[in-house]
Amino acid sequence: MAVLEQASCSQDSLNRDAQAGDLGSRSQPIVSLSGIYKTFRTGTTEIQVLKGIDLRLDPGQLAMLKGRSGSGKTTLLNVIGGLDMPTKGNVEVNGHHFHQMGDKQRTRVRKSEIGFIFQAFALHPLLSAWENVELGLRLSGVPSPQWTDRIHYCLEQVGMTQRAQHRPYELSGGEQQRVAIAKAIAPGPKLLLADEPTAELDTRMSERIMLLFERLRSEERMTICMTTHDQTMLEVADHVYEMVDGRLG
Ligand SMILES: Nc1ncnc2c1ncn2[C@@H]1O[C@H](COP(=O)(O)OP(=O)(O)OP(=O)(O)O)[C@@H](O)[C@H]1O
Repeated sequence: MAVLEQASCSQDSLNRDAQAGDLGSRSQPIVSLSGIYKTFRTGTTEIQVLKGIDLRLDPGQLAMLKGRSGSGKTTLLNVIGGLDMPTKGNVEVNGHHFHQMGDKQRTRVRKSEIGFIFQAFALHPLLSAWENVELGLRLSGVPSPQWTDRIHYCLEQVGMTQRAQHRPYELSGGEQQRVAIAKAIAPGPKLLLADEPTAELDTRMSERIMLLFERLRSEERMTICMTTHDQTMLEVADHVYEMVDGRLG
């Protein structure tokens, strides 16, 4: 009960109603990909990783990507998040046409509307767990009066309240991953992209994180797209996509 009350308070504090105006109507997809191709060139070698991907993700959807190692799952997440541009095709995220935007504009959208749980977005080594989550809020433009409640809530959700003052080097790999999850979800992004978010966690903690993702999509209508190799994780998805030979099955 207390957690639920805290959840709705934190949610209110993000002033979702005010944000809703920017986010378009409910029927608008959060992610819309059409005809996505991605080719990497290294010297004279060319590797075609994505071969005509179409994908639509709606508000509050929990989608999982599976597929063998090297099949292109991370490449697809990078394209959805505007970190990498497709060789061909259209990418639309929350009404923003990434293929028509410059780097700076895409970065602005990433900071305010997309949460990343990626290795490359690791924690700042000199900041405590608390400060790292705070940094995520600051970069996303969440007003500072809302920070304390939201940091408390997110660290509690990942079971890291007791370690809030610890820096990354004082934490285990799994604990760092949990702080990274708290940091990514704290600003209440419209879209959360996660590359193997439970890879470092034991079964009990993985289940807790999946329950959290469930709550984020039902209570905050966050759209979540994640990769995983874990069969038990796949069971909580409402859509599982398999990457096979550069296409989604
Ligand atoms: N920047 C790059 N330059 C050249 N090749 C790349 C680049 N990024 C990815 N690749 C290649 O694209 C293919 C797909 O890689 P990707 O990381 O998307 O696979 P994945 O499905 O996420 O794999 P894993 O499950 O092992 O993480 C691989 O063959 C990889 O070597």
